[in-house]
Amino acid sequence: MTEKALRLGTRRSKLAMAQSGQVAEAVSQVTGRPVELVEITTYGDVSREHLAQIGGTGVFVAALREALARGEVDFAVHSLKDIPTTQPDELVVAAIPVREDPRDVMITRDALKLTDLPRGARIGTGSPRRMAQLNAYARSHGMDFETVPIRGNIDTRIGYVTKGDLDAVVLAAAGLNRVGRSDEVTDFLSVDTVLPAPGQGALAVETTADNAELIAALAELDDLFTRAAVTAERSCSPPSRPAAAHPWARSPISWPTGGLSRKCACAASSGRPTARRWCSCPPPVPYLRRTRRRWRSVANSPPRCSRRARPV
Ligand SMILES: NCc1[nH]cc(CCC(=O)O)c1CC(=O)O
Repeated sequence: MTEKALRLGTRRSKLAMAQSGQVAEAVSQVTGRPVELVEITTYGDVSREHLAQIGGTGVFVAALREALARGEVDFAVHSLKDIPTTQPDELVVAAIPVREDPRDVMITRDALKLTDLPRGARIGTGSPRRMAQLNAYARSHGMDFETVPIRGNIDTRIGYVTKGDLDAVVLAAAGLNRVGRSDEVTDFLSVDTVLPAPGQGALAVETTADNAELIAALAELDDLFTRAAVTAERSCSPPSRPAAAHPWARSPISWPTGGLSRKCACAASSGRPTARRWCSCPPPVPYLRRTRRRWRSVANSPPRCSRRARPV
């Protein structure tokens, strides 16, 4: 007799289905049980409002969490950057699997790079973080382009460029990789130009705190380095707001040789003022000998900024 299937709650978008399908396969392997996808529509999927207005409340995750709490699904897969930084007591992020490419990328007409865009170019993005940093980049490099607020799934956003409505769109490399469209990228944006959102490229596999058996099974999918890195990144976000919804960006790029070194940026969407600073955690040396628990405490420690924020 086959064991009862585990129910995985997922959003319906092509990207969500792709990432949930990948997690479903891995969970099925570690548990030996079939995994069935349960499609759930979230407010973020149906609302046409701008992300800057609605993004602060976890609009992409609330309905999934409600389904978990009601026992309609056994676990859920979220994009980590979409979940608020305060964790409800009754839910546990049991696994953060190995992260995809955290960078933002551009898809432009005529395969142009960001630096080659003509004066007055129109760049589509609904993310306040991307707008702010692109506008700051334009100001400091004497460039002139306009950021245009757009929303929609990957196909819709790329469509703005292929149909000729916009000169460029900015998306996450991770999402494009997951749906197999990374060959359309025309420029991988350096993290010095646009810092990714905290947790970008990582997934969070969440279940209920009382499901000890499933928590233990899901722990096998957890990647220690990804968990430490994203925890450090998220410690910079204002509490309870998902990383994708505000202009803070933070990325722990330089490790594993020293401590965790984090860079963060904050900007108004006009592009000014922008503060960037480097922050560092106490160096966990020799980190490889430290226990999992010790690493978590390092990742959770508040950032110590080595320099005062300075405008760029
Ligand atoms: N807020 C939307 C969102 N949430 C997660 C991703 C994909 C990237 C990821 O998995 O971090 C995207 C789309 C985008 O930023 O282009």
